[in-house]
Amino acid sequence: MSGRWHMYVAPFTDFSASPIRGLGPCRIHLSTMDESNGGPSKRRQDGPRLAYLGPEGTYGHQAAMAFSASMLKAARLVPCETIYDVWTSDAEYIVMPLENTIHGGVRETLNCIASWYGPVRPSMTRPPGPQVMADLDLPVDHSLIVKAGISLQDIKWVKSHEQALGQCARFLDQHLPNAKRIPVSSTAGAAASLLDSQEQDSEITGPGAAIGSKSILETLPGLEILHESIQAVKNNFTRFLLFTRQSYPIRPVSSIHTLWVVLPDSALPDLMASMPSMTLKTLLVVPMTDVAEKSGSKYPRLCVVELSSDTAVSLPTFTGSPLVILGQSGFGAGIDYRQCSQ
Ligand SMILES: O=C(O)C(=O)C[C@]1(C(=O)O)C=C[C@@H](O)C=C1
Repeated sequence: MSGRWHMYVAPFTDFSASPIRGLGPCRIHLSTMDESNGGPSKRRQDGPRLAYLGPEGTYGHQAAMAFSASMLKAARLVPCETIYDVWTSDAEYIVMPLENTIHGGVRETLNCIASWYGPVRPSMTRPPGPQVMADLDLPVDHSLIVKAGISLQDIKWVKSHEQALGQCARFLDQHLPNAKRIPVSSTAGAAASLLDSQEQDSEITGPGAAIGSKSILETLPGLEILHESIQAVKNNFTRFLLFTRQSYPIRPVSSIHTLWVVLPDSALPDLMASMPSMTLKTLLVVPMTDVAEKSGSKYPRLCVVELSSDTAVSLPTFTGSPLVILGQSGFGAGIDYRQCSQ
């Protein structure tokens, strides 16, 4: 498959180790699967590792290829079985789905961020966690996939990632109201299981279907598409974040234009008041289950927030605040993550 995806590059400011200076933030367009730029296959050997939700054919795989194609040294892609495995993998880069046009925040990703950065871990003892470096809006177009020969009337169950089942709920309500919806760890894993004759799940009887990208068929012959574009709206995107756990020194920058933070919802008004010229671009809310009893609040929440501004803004000092900086990008000298792949 090919496609041009819009990607926002958030270079970190690092004055000591920077191989490039003065790049500043930029918007780039990627022709992600384009072999003419060296392509993933030619450049795969010795790059840094980039973990994603596998197997091949997931949307996470598409996002990983897009990020990798934009790096000077293409990454070695490491498929993981679940989103939790991606988060805890020791790869230098990890790709996590954050939110979707139709179904909203990706629960597993938000839980990973909340459990790492939430107040349960005292900030003094917290080892450096993954830091946001870039994000990507990936077009997500789902198909109903079956084993060759199966028709709509035959389908007794539908498997996919929880997000894909949610994004296609309208279609399922209308065309397969009696089919059991089975959430599994990935779309491509769901499709692969259609061919697995060893499938021993007692809940599953009779023929079923999977929901995922039609590009899955490239690696899984024996499957076919029954319906295309079955998500509730045609223009459907999932936003992926590229994190690094390589500890590039992240220095406070004097002027930022984008700031990713994690903080309890009670601290949000103060943050907004301290940065009046920044716009709230992303706000995702996660219940803080682990602190529910201690906090005294019926609804303790953690927010994942992206603030941005078209002009340079000074970063206020947040001494003693419960805020954790998840990523930041600034103007002026900085390193572009594409150059960071040593
Ligand atoms: O299962 C996949 O293909 C994934 O990459 C995961 C995921 C998600 O977690 O949201 C990614 C994009 C789509 O929204 C559906 C599923």
